[in-house]
Amino acid sequence: MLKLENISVKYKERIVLDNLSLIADSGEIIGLVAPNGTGKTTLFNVISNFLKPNQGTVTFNGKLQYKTERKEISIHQQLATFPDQADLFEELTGVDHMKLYANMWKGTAKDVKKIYTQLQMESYVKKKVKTYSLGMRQRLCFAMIAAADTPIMLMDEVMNGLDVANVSLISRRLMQMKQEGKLIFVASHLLSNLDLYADRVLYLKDGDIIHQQDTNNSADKYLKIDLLPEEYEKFNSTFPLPESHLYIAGHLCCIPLTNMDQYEQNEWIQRLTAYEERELTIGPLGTAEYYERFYHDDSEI
Ligand SMILES: Nc1ncnc2c1ncn2[C@@H]1O[C@H](COP(=O)(O)OP(=O)(O)OP(=O)(O)O)[C@@H](O)[C@H]1O
Repeated sequence: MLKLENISVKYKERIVLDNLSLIADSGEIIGLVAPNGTGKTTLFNVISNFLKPNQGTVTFNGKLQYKTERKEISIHQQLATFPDQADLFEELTGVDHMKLYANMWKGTAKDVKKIYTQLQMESYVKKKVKTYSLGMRQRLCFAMIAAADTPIMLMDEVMNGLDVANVSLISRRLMQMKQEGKLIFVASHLLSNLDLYADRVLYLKDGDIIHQQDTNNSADKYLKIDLLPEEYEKFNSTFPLPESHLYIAGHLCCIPLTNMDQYEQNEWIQRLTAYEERELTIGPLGTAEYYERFYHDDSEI
């Protein structure tokens, strides 16, 4: 559905995207993770053609590219970006905003009521935006893109400023939209939440995707425990850890279990039970753990 090939973007001498390629399909939620200023928004701007890359192509549905104005219009009918709170009109109501998006993309506003009811916005959606709190504005932004109902959606910080109940409400709706066959990109700093609804999480660094985490079928299994640096050194000198182990962000020791037999796995578990008070867990690395692994020593964080 969407293919990015060898995308490079340079602002003066600063290379922000460097030969980045990616294929994404409908019915997928793709998380995009990186510290501030890495290039998430730049990547969204390239996908939506708000920014022309210095190199590379963006192709939709196997053939459609931003080559002519007509083709751009045709792509933009299929693609909506998450509105910015600053672009809301204070004197219009939430319903007005939703209708605007619905009419612009979908050509009808018949589902607007269903959407705001599902997002539990009935108590305020007919009031002017100037009376809304930050969380209400954010929910409206989500309701607007839901009303646009495009096959591709680019969402930057969709959960910003939402409380736990609303994060969960919007997560559920995102999963429903995915089941309807949409391709949804979510750039987010809310990492644990991404684990729940994203199918893939892409980690962006030095202009490229340095890792793709498959949250549905992770074959990796680690034995994980928190160890202070001096504890880790001591443990490693007593029981030399496998070369492929990870010691993440100066606290998390992860021993890969995938290629070990049961006997060997039990041995490592036994050795670590010496740290009585510590929680010992077994499983794949989560989004927050990958984040620490890739960006902990980054001066940009
Ligand atoms: N118009 C521009 N001119 C010059 N540099 C820019 C421009 N837009 C972005 N940049 C730079 O490109 C880099 C990537 O910015 P971008 O906004 O894509 O990052 P981001 O990952 O979305 O960050 P955040 O998490 O803060 O939203 C930053 O160093 C930024 O300063």
